[in-house]
Amino acid sequence: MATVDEIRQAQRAEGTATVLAIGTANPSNCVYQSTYPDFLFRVTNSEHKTELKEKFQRICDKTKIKKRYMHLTEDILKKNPSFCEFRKPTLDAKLEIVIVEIPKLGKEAATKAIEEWGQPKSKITHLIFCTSAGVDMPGADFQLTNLLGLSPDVKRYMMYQQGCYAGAMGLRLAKDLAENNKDSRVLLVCAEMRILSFSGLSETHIDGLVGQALFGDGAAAVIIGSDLLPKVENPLFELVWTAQTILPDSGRYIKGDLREVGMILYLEQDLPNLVSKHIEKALVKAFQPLNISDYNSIFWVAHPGGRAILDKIEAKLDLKSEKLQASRYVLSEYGNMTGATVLFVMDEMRRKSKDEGHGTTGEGLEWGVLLGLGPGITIDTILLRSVSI
Ligand SMILES: CC(=O)CC(=O)SCCNC(=O)CCNC(=O)[C@H](O)C(C)(C)COP(=O)(O)OP(=O)(O)OC[C@H]1O[C@@H](n2cnc3c(N)ncnc32)[C@H](O)[C@@H]1OP(=O)(O)O
Repeated sequence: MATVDEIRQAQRAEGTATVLAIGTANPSNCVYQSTYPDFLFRVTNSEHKTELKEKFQRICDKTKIKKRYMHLTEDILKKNPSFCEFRKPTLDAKLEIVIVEIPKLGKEAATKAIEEWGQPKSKITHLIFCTSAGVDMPGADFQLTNLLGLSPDVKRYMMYQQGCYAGAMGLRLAKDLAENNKDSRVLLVCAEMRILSFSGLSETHIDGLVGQALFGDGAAAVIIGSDLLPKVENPLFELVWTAQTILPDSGRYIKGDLREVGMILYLEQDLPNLVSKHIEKALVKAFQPLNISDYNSIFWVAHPGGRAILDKIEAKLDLKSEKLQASRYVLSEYGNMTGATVLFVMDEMRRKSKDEGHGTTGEGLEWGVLLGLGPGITIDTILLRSVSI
C-alpha cells in the first residue's frame, strides 16, 4: 500500500516551471498620443478648460508614449455620453461592455499562445485569468473556458482587481501550480481595458488625468509547465524563484475605488521615488544566492508603470540605458496595459534577443528579473533564467 508521502510525491513535477509560449492582442482602435489631448478634450466637451488641457498636453508629452490601443471609440462614447462627464453613475454600462469584451480579447491572446505552443488545448489543465476590468459571476475565466473550448475540467483561478502586478502574480501562481502538479500545463491570461476608469475631466482629480495619459488596452497569454516534452515543447524562460512584498507605509500610493461612477484611480506624485527607494531590497533577496550584485549583468523585464518610474529605477541602480529598453519600448508602443504589460515586455525581450542575434532569450545573459508593481504598493519579483536560442 502506498504511503501518503508516496502519493504526494507522485503528484509533484520534477523540473522548474518554464514559460513555453506567449501571445498578445490589442483592440484594433489605435490612438496616437500626439493627437490624444485634442481628442479627449473634444469628446468630453472640455475644450473651454484651456489650462487643464495644457497641463494634460504636458503630461502626455512627458509619458514618452507614442501610441495606445483602446476599445472605447468615439462611436461608443457617443452612444454612452455620460462616460464623457465627470463622475456620473456609469458603472452598469461600463460593466456591460467589459464583461463581454475582456474574455474575447483574452481569447485572441490565448489562441496565439496555444498556436506557438503547438499542443492540443485539451492538455491545458489549469487556467489563471487576471483582469482589473470588471467583476462578474461566473467570471471571465468561465467565459474564456467556453470561448476557447477548453476542457470543462480545467482548474480555474479568477483574479480580479490586482492592478498592474497581476501579470507577475499570475506567473508566480502558475509556477506553484506547474511544479506541484505533475504533467500540468497552465494557461495564464491577463486582459485589461481602461473603460472602468474612463471619465470626463476635472481640475479636482489630476491623478485621474495622469491615468488618462497612461493607460491602454491589451491582453497577454502565457503557457507554463514543468518537465517539458523534449523536442516537442520549446522553453523560453525558467521561473526560478518568486517573491512578493508590500512597501512600507504605501497604501495610498496606488489606489482604485470601484464606485457607481466606475473605477476612481489615485496615483501619488511621489510614487516613482518610493519605488526606487525600495527596489534594491527586492533585488538583493533574489540575486544574493547567485552572488550577483551588479544589476547591469542581468536582463530586465520590468513593468513600465510610467516613464518616471523607469527613470528613477535606472538612476537608483546605476543601470545602463539599454537595460530597460524592452520596458520603454512596450510603454511607448502600447502605454500601460495594467497587468498585461509585463508579459508584453517578456514577449519583447525574447523577440528582441532573437532579432538582435543574441545567444539567449535574455539578450545573451543567463539571469534576469521580472518586476511587477501595483496597488499596495505591491512589488512582485521573479528570478528568470533565459534559455539558448
Ligand atoms: C494601476 C497599477 O496597479 C500599477 C501602475 O502601473 S499605476 C501607474 C503608475 N504610474 C504612475 O503613477 C506615473 C508615474 N509618473 C510618471 O511617469 C511621470 O511623472 C509623468 C509621465 C506622469 C509626468 O512626467 P514628469 O517627468 O514627472 O513631469 P512633471 O513635469 O513633473 O509632471 C507633469 C505634470 O503632471 C503633474 N503630475 C505628475 N504626476 C502626477 C500625479 N501622480 N498626480 C498629479 N499630478 C501629477 C505634475 O505636477 C506636472 O504638472 P505641471 O506641468 O502643471 O507642473
